[in-house]
Amino acid sequence: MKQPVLTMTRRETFSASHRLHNPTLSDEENARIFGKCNSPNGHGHNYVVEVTVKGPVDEKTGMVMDLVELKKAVEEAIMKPLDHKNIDKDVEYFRNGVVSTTENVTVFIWNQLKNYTKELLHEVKVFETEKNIFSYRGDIL
Ligand SMILES: Nc1nc2c(c(=O)[nH]1)N=C([C@H](O)[C@H](O)COP(=O)(O)OP(=O)(O)OP(=O)(O)O)CN2
Ligand SMILES: [Zn+2]
Repeated sequence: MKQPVLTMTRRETFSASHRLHNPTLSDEENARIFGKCNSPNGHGHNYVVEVTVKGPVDEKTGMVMDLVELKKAVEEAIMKPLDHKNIDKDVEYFRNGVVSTTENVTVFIWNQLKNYTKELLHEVKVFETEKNIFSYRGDIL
């Protein structure tokens, strides 16, 4: 039987520091490309993340996904690795030369969450600041 399909979103906030720097480029090139965001000692953000899952409402539970499960997934996939961390130094994915732009942070979060939410994961939206917003739905070109 056909079921209504809904989205469900959980919002969380984490604080982290970072520096935009590509180790394969010279210091001059880094300074030219990233400007003030290449400042040697880095800077921080209070990131806001919105995680959206999408799926049919299960007839038995009345849920798209149990919010308690989504909360656990957000804790494991986002908060533990990123909250109060230096993204470039504390997170292996970024230690290996991935530049810690919010684009790449958003993809990192998507990849992490995929392990918990599987095909229900619909969108990850990251607010780096109130003005700078990034979203990802798993598209690859
Ligand atoms: N495409 C991207 N560009 C930039 C990113 C990024 O993640 N992706 N990040 C930065 C810096 O890290 C920084 O976070 C942005 O700083 P800033 O321009 O100061 O941010 P605001 O929009 O809040 O500043 P306002 O001056 O209030 O507009 C740079 N570029
Ligand atoms: Zn920044």
